[in-house]
Amino acid sequence: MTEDAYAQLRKELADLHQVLVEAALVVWTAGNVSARTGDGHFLIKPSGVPYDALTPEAMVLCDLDGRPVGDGLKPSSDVFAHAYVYRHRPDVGGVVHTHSAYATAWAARDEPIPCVLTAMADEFGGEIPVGPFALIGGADIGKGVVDTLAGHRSPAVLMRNHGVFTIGGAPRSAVKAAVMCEDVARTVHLSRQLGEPLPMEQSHVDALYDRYQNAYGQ
Ligand SMILES: O=C(CO)[C@@H](O)[C@@H](O)COP(=O)(O)O
Repeated sequence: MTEDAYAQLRKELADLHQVLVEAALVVWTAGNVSARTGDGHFLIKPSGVPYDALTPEAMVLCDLDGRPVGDGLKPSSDVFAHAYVYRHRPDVGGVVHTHSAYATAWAARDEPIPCVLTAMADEFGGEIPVGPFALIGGADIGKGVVDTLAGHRSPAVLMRNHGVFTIGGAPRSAVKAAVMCEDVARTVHLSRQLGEPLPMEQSHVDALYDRYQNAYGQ
């Protein structure tokens, strides 16, 4: 990648962290976004740095084993999880992790979010599944993300007792999935306060997913 392309990606990554803040998906320093560079590396947020100090230059360049390249800040604690996803999902260009409140509440209960809304069918194509618990700091979280999402159309997974991981072809798509995940986690939770939400027919879920993925928008 050219220096200009790197500079642009660093800026995009810094800006996407601000989107997480604006959407109230993260607090303090918890949560991170990474972006595949296209030349066998990825950029990721540095560990424990407050969001208002996340400049483009602060983003840490790592190889696909999660090892930082060159000098700089220490990468996110989730660097090996992100690296695992990039190694095993060549289609993924961006990964996001948050502890967004409603979705993480479902994760704490080890309960998938059932597909009971058109917005869920559109973006997730079915339920949002739960992945296994894994300690922070290793690749096990990444393996849990990859293994769980293999059986789903969803770009989001609720990691048990932890929080949300989302993937996308580009970092912005992964951020979008994180925003949508929290939105539907909240709505389905609210619906359950009123009674049991009604399931949707599989053929309707399929039709909605197809329309949104292939025909929606400009
Ligand atoms: O999930 C957790 C901790 O529970 C971490 O991902 C989170 O605090 C973010 O840490 P980093 O600042 O990215 O190292």
